[in-house]
Amino acid sequence: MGRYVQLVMGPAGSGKSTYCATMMTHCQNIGRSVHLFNLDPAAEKFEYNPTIDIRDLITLEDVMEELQYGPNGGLIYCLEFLLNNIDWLEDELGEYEDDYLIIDCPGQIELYTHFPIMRRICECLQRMHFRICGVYLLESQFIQDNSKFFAGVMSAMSAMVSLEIPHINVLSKMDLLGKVKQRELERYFDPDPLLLADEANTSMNPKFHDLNRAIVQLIDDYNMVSFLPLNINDEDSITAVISHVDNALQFGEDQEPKEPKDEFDIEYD
Ligand SMILES: Nc1nc2c(ncn2[C@@H]2O[C@H](COP(=O)(O)OP(=O)(O)OP(=O)(O)O)[C@@H](O)[C@H]2O)c(=O)[nH]1
Repeated sequence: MGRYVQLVMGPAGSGKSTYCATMMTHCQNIGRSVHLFNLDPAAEKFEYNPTIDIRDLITLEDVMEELQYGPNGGLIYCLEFLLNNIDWLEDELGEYEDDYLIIDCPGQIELYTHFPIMRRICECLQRMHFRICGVYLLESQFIQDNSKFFAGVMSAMSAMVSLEIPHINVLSKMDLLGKVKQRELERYFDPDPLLLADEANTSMNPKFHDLNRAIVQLIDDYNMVSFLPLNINDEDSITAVISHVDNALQFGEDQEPKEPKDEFDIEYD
């Protein structure tokens, strides 16, 4: 066995905590030793009590009150504080051998996109021999029109590129769509890039047509369009997501996890 982490990311309100609770229930039902790790210093309440909780180290409320920070600066401060006190995390994680952690992350996209904070947290976990899979949630409403879809995919892609860990995209809140709407959305699960660009262009000013084609090309080149639909009321869709995550984590395979790459050890063509 080994040490496994699902890092659950996504914009605010995308359903991360609900996803984590769904995964906890599912994993417990199939007999896995699973723990919730709350990485959001502003979190309020959970369906499952987190076993590891950043709020035991620092809370956003205290930082805002004592240092007069706003919510965004305060959040960055809290996560940097965690990185500067990583021995606290090492102590907390030391006990979890042969376990499966589900990390509920904050929803501020800048943590994954233009600050290296989440990347550094991943590097710390990798040094502690955890295998990590990023699970990026996007609400089903995001793919009701092409421009929203592009924005969502680009945010997922940005997290993928900045973290460099195995990455899975999940389309959450599928239960909110009626059956007809769900069928309509199926074309987004593995879409034809040319069709996607053409559709986007029919409703947009010609000034943006080349840009749309370039975005679709980029999405296609990085094979980032695939989303796994998740309906929390449908056991099959939950099983499908967990089996993708297991594959990405090589769950249960008896082999040493790869050492993390050195920060500057990236080869460019
Ligand atoms: N119908 C439905 N509602 C959902 C689902 N997932 C989440 N919600 C609702 O969406 C809202 C936000 O869900 P959360 O799970 O708190 O989302 P989050 O991404 O953790 O939110 P932040 O921590 O604020 O970033 C809540 O009102 C949930 O009840 C889902 O699969 N179906």
